[in-house]
Amino acid sequence: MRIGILGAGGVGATVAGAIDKSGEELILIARGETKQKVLERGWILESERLGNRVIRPVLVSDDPKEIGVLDVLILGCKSFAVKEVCAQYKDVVGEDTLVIPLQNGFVTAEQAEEALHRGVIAHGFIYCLSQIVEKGHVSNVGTLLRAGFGFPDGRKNEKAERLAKILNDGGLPTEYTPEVLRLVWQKYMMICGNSCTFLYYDMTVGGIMESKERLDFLRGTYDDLERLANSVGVTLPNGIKEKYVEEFQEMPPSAASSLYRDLKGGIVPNELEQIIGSAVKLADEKGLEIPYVAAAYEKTKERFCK
Ligand SMILES: NC(=O)C1=CN([C@@H]2O[C@H](COP(=O)(O)OP(=O)(O)OC[C@H]3O[C@@H](n4cnc5c(N)ncnc54)[C@H](OP(=O)(O)O)[C@@H]3O)[C@@H](O)[C@H]2O)C=CC1
Ligand SMILES: CC(C)(CO)C(=O)C(=O)O
Repeated sequence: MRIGILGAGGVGATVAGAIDKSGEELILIARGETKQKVLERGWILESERLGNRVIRPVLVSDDPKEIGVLDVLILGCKSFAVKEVCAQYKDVVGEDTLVIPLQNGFVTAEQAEEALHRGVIAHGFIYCLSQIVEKGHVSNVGTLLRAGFGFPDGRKNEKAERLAKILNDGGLPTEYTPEVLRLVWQKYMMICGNSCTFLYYDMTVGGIMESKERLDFLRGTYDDLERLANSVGVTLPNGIKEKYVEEFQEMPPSAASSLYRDLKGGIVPNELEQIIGSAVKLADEKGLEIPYVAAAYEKTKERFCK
């Protein structure tokens, strides 16, 4: 299959590390300095789980004409870029191209659908800890590594089945599942709830754990987000909130989410709107109160976005 990955960053390189072993035709959509670096010395991935490797895509390009129509397009850019990249690379998506967004949050599949108007758009997610060391060079650390994608209507798609097998065989445990929306929302509840709590108190895990009130705030964000998931017809598993509170407390004291780190570091653009703003907007549309998430959103804008 002609598999395109858009974005040579943390997620893109991690997925590429698993595809690399398959011998499938891997195409990297990258631009500017990143494109240049990968062309010169390959796409470098250091990974405990996937191995250290220099990936050599058959093509590295930012020209839709040169890329041509792909069988699969994996979106590995940040969520704020999804609309723009889909418009930019529309022509690499044909009627049957399988498009898989892997961003955090619940908004990007819909955004890809709106921007592309074609292709077969799945919902997707990934758990990993990966970051750019320098352009074209990514480090993936730890053992957290799993992904999933699928269609909530449970339709069969041959390319999706093949891709899941390729990724599994390549060392990235991947589910192709009709339960994908539940899994996307489950991850979203954790990442959004944790981010809201770090941002509201301007503290990492250690500080939050010092006080019952702060841990109760975390629980409050999970309650908000579970009700929001319910409002779009998604039911989260029993006991998931307490499991996430326990996992939160097992993290190292200095740990936080990438959104908190980005806002703290003054990085613009960042994923605040896609990760927290999107919940506030959806709650508004549904006439739902999500007081903890809304308070965190307001405080974050006041504290970090002035
Ligand atoms: N990193 C992680 O471990 C995890 C991240 N996520 C989520 O996955 C998403 C991606 O995050 P992450 O991989 O960290 O992001 P990175 O910033 O590491 O990578 C994004 C990549 O997209 C590229 N890109 C953006 N726009 C374009 C374009 N128009 N053409 C070509 N390339 C483009 C960037 O290239 P350039 O350098 O040229 O800007 C960059 O290489 C986010 O939603 C994040 O929340 C989810 C789970 C884990
Ligand atoms: C949950 C985690 C750390 C890993 O997937 C993540 O998605 C992030 O920080 O962006």
